[in-house]
Amino acid sequence: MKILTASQIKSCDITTIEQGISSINLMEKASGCCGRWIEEHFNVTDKFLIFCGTGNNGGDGFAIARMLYEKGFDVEVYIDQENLNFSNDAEINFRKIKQIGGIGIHDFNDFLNINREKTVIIDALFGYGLNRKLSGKNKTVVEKLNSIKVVKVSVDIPSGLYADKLPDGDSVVIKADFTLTFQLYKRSFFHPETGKFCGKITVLDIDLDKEFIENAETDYFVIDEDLIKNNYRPREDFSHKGTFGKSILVGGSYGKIGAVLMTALSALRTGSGLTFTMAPDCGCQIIQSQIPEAMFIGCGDKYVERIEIQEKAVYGIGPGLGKDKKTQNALFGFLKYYDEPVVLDADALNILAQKNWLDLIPKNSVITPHPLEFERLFGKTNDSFERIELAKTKARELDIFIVLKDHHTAVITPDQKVFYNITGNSGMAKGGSGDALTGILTSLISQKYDIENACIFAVWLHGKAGDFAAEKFSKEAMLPTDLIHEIGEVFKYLVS
Ligand SMILES: NC(=O)C1=CN([C@@H]2O[C@H](COP(=O)(O)OP(=O)(O)OC[C@H]3O[C@@H](n4cnc5c(N)ncnc54)[C@H](OP(=O)(O)O)[C@@H]3O)[C@@H](O)[C@H]2O)[C@@H](O)CC1
Ligand SMILES: Nc1ncnc2c1ncn2[C@@H]1O[C@H](COP(=O)(O)OP(=O)(O)O)[C@@H](O)[C@H]1O
Ligand SMILES: [K+]
Repeated sequence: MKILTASQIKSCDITTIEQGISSINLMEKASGCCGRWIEEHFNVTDKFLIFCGTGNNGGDGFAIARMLYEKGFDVEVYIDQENLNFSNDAEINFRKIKQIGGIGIHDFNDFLNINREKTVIIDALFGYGLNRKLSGKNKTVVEKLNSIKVVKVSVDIPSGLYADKLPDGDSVVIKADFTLTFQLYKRSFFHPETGKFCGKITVLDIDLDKEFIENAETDYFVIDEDLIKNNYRPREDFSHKGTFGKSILVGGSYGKIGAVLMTALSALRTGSGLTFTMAPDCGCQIIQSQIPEAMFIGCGDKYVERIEIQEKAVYGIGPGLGKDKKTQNALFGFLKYYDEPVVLDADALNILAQKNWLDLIPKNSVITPHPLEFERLFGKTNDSFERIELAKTKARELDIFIVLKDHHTAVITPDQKVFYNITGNSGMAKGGSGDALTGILTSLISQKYDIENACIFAVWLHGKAGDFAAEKFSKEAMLPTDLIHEIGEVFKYLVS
């Protein structure tokens, strides 16, 4: 799914209206989608306090108030009574609720702390039209709402947040539990500094002009299930192990053999035809007894001391590798003579950063840094938006794919596209999860997924398996190995 800027979304709204639906009916449709979602998720005994701004986001709020009231919900509306300068459609919907009479209309200042349980706040103060930070009564009311512990549902965007950039310095933003956003995800939902305000996000299809969206230019995309289902290639019947490639997972060192073991297991669980671990001899017994399907190539005593080049294989290098001098030389020796795409992770990246060997990375390779590894490779950035920009520049300069790991991992391509992943959870914030991703990536590339699709599919699959593991064991208790064992359930889900 594409991600558009606030101004593109505005143009999309305008184009949709030009295609035949009136703006007030579009608002009715958008609000109706919110109203139905609220009905499905809350009880008729809950009390709804709806905070409305003067723009169309406020208009949505008034319409939602009317719809909920008509369904028998207890609804109160809060506005800034000193600023009744409504947009046309907000004005129409404001008049409608005044006519109804049964809905209390109050000033922000009249809003006192709520002691009553089962109160739900609907935040319809500002949407994508926000153009400066909140101040005055808007700021005060948001601060007050944030200080009380009741469920908050934001309409379109948590008020105070821009759709596509960081808020200014000390901005106040509503901290939502749920965000009901229209038609498309907004970019700010995926960055740590801004995404934390959104809670659980639901995208509501309000039938905005599909042709406009198809033709809109953007570098930013969400990895959704449609993209994955297009991308996934079911296993062919007339095939043999050679059909599904050869993956060589290089890593492990004394005390970190488990890392490369998990990488190899992930490669096997994602369908690699032939899987090898290339690890120090001290790991041989452990690996061979834990995963008999993986072949073992010894390449040192306690550390990787050489990386042998084999033909027709895809290499995933880094998990548990360590940074021993001999390992550094082994990596240098390998990269100097190898020019096929490789997957580089963990200490392979740390060595490249420390030695300034970035130019050795073969074209079309994939690197999988977490934010700290990224910083070691490419330097400091002020925020995560800047980090993505730097990643775009580096992916182009080095002609590589960067899988920038985070809560919403981003795949950045050499032609500057950015794909945000929406699977995965904090149960994966445990040593070993990244090793699994390296194995998945290597396996998919060895099965001849093109590199962009391999990256997209790998991060989605990895996160989805993490979600399944969290469902089964809880975020706290799930282990990276549980994630790996859930990969099969993800493939079953894909074909169901
Ligand atoms: N037909 C459609 O288009 C549809 C739109 N839809 C809905 O409309 C929303 C977008 O509506 P919108 O463009 O009216 O902007 P919105 O976010 O409500 O308000 C911003 C207004 O407030 C002002 N303002 C800005 N910043 C401010 C600040 N810090 N403090 C104080 N004031 C501030 C600014 O005016 P200004 O003061 O700059 O003149 C601006 O006009 C969208 O998110 C969705 O919910 C849906 O119904 C589907 C159909
Ligand atoms: N809070 C989180 N939400 C979603 N995914 C997460 C979270 N924390 C970690 N992950 C995922 O887990 C993996 C961790 O990788 P990494 O930091 O390299 O771990 P390790 O070094 O143990 O292999 C990444 O794919 C990352 O996206
Ligand atoms: K809002």
